[in-house]
Amino acid sequence: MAEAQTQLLDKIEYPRDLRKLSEKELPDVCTELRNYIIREVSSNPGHFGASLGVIELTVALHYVYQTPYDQLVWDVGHQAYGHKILTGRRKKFHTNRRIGGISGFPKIAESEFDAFGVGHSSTSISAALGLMLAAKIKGETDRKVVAIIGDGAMTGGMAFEGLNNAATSNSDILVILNDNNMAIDPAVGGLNNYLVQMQTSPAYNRLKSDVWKILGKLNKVGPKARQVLQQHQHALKSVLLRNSNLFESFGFRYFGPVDGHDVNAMVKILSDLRNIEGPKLLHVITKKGKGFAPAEENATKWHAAPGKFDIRTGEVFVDMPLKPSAPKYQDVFGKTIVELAEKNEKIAAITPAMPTGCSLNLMMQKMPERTFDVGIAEQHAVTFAAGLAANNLVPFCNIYSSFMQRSYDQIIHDVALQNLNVVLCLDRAGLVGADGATHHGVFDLAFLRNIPNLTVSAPMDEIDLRNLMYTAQLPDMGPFSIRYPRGKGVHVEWDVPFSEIPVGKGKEIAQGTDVAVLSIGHPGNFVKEATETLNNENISVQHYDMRFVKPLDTEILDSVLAKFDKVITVEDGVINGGFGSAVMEYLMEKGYSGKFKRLGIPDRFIDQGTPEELYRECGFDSDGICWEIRDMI
Ligand SMILES: Cc1ncc(C[n+]2csc(CCOP(=O)(O)OP(=O)(O)O)c2C)c(N)n1
Ligand SMILES: CC(=O)[C@@H](O)[C@H](O)COP(=O)(O)O
Ligand SMILES: [Mg+2]
Repeated sequence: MAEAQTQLLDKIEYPRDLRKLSEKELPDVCTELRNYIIREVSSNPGHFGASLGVIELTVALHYVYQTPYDQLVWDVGHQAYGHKILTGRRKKFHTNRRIGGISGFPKIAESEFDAFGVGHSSTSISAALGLMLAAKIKGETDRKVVAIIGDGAMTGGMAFEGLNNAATSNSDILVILNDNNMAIDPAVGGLNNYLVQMQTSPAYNRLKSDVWKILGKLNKVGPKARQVLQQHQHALKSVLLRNSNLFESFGFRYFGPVDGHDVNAMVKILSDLRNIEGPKLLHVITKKGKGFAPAEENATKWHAAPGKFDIRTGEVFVDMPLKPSAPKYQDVFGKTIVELAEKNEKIAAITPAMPTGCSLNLMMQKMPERTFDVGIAEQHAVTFAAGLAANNLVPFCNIYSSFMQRSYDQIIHDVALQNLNVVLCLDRAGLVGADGATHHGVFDLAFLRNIPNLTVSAPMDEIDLRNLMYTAQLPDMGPFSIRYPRGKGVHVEWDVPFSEIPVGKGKEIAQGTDVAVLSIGHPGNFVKEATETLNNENISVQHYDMRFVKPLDTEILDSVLAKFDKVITVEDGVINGGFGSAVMEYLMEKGYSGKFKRLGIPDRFIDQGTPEELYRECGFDSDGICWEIRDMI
C-alpha cells in the first residue's frame, strides 16, 4: 500500500522548491506526500482522511500560488497536513499534536505559510476576505487569497455570512469548495443534497456541457479572436451559466465541478483562476481518505486515525486492557439518552454534525424520528432545541464545549430568557488533549454560570452523568446544562438504576480537618487520589464534589465557612470567572478571611499534549493538588 519513497519530497523543503519541479513530476510528488502522511499518522495518530483527500489540491495550490505571499486559509485545518509538510515542517511532523510539538491545525505563530489560525469550522471565507481586503488597502494588489472549505464546513452559517459579504465586495477572493460528500459523519442537509444534485443532475450537466460546446465552437474562429475568447472563456462561461446555481446567484463566478485528484488539471484551472478578477468559487470533487483503502471505505472511522495502525492492512493496534475498563463518558451519554428516550417520549436529541463523536448515533439508529443531525450549525442547534422545547418536547442538545462557544447568544436569548427545558450537554469539556487550544472546552463554566435560569452541572463520574441526565428531563426543570470530559470515566459498573439528584446539592467525598477542597466534575477524582496520598502523610482533607456551579450548594459552603480557614477549589475550566470564582464570591461575601486558592486553567491558552500532561502543566493533577495542599497548611 504505502511506499517509503521520498525522492521528490526530499527536494522540497518549501513551496519554492516544489515550484522548481516540472508539471510532469507532480503526480509523483502527490504519491510520495500521500504515502508519507500515511506512514507518519500510522505511528503518530491524528486527523487523517481529510488530508489524504486534498493532496493534489495542496500540491497544485502551492505550485500555482506564490505562497506565503499569496495566502491560503484552510477551513477547520484538519486537512492541512500536506500543507504543513510542504511548508518547512516535514522534519517536525513526527511531533504533530504532541506536547511542545507542532499543532494539528494551521497556526499563525507556527509558520508564515499559515495565513490564519483555525480549528473551528466555517471561518475561512470571512478570514480570507479580511486578508484580501487588507492587502488591497495596503496597496498589495497582486496578492491572492484562497479559502479552502469542505462541504461539511460550508453548512456552517458563518460560511454563508462570508459568502454573502464576499460576493459584493470588491475582491479577487477564490473559494475552493472541497466536496467529498462527508463531514465527520455523512454530510447532511439541503446544501448537501444540492451539491450531490449538481454533480448528478442531467439538466444541470446538459446546460454545462452545452456551454462548453458553445465555447468549443467559438474557439474555431480565427487565431486573433480565439486568443481573445480563450482569455475570456471563464468569464463567458460564467455569464452563460449565471443564475444556474446557488453560488452564481450569490454573485460568485462558479467553476466546476472538477476532479480534485487530477493534479495537472488542478494546476491548469488554478493558473487560469489566479488571473481572473472578482469573487470566484471552484467546486472540487474529492474522495475522503483517498489512497488508503480502509479510509476510503469507512471515512468516519478514519476521519482521525483510531490508533496506531498497520499501513498494509489498516489493522489498528489496540492495547487490550487486562481487566474491564470504565466506559467513555460519551458512550454513557449515548446509551443513557436511548434509555431515557425509551421511557419518555417527549425526549428528542440534537447534534451539530457530531453523531459519532458524542455517541448520539446510538439513538439515531433506534429513533431516527427524534434524533437530529443539523450539520455544522451550533447556533441553529440551540435555537432549534428551544423551538422543540417551546412546543413541550424535552430536547437534549449535545455540543462539544468549545463549539458551544458559538451558541452563547442562543443559550441566553432563545433558551434561558424563555426558561425553556432544553438540556445542554457539553461533551469534551475540560482539556481535550491533542487537538489543543482551539478545542479545549475550558470556558463553559465561566460563560454559563452568569446566565439567569440556567442550572449548571458537571458529574464527577459516569453514574452522576446518568443521574444528572435523568434529573434534567424531569418536568419543569428549565434550562439545564451538563458538562463532561473527553475520554473514560472511572466505574466499570456504571449502568445503575436512575435516581434523581437534588438540584444544587453537592456530595461529601471525604471527611477531614486540615483543609477543605471543593471540586467540580471529573477532577474530583484527582482530588480523591490526592486525599489518599496525603492521608499517608497525616494530612486530612475534607473533600466535597459540588456537582453544581449554579445553584451552588450553600449548605456545604456555610459549613466550610464555619469550620475551615484553608479552602482550595479544583476545576478543569478557566480560573477566571469559573467555579472557584463562584465559591470565592460566596465565601468572601459571607466574610471568609482564611487562605483560598483556585486551581484550574490559568489565564493563557493551553496548547496540545496528552490530558495528563496538560493537567500537570496547569497544576491540578493529583500531584499538583497535593503540592498546593502541603503548601497551604
Ligand atoms: C464549529 C465546529 N463544529 C464542529 C467541528 C468538528 N468538525 C471538524 S471537521 C468536521 C467535518 C468537516 O467536514 P468538511 O468541511 O466537509 O471536511 P472533510 O473532513 O470532509 O474534509 C467537523 C464537524 C468543528 N471543528 N468546528
Ligand atoms: C477537527 C475537529 O474539530 C474534530 O475532528 C475534532 O478533532 C474531533 O474531536 P474528538 O476526537 O474529540 O471527537
Ligand atoms: Mg467534506
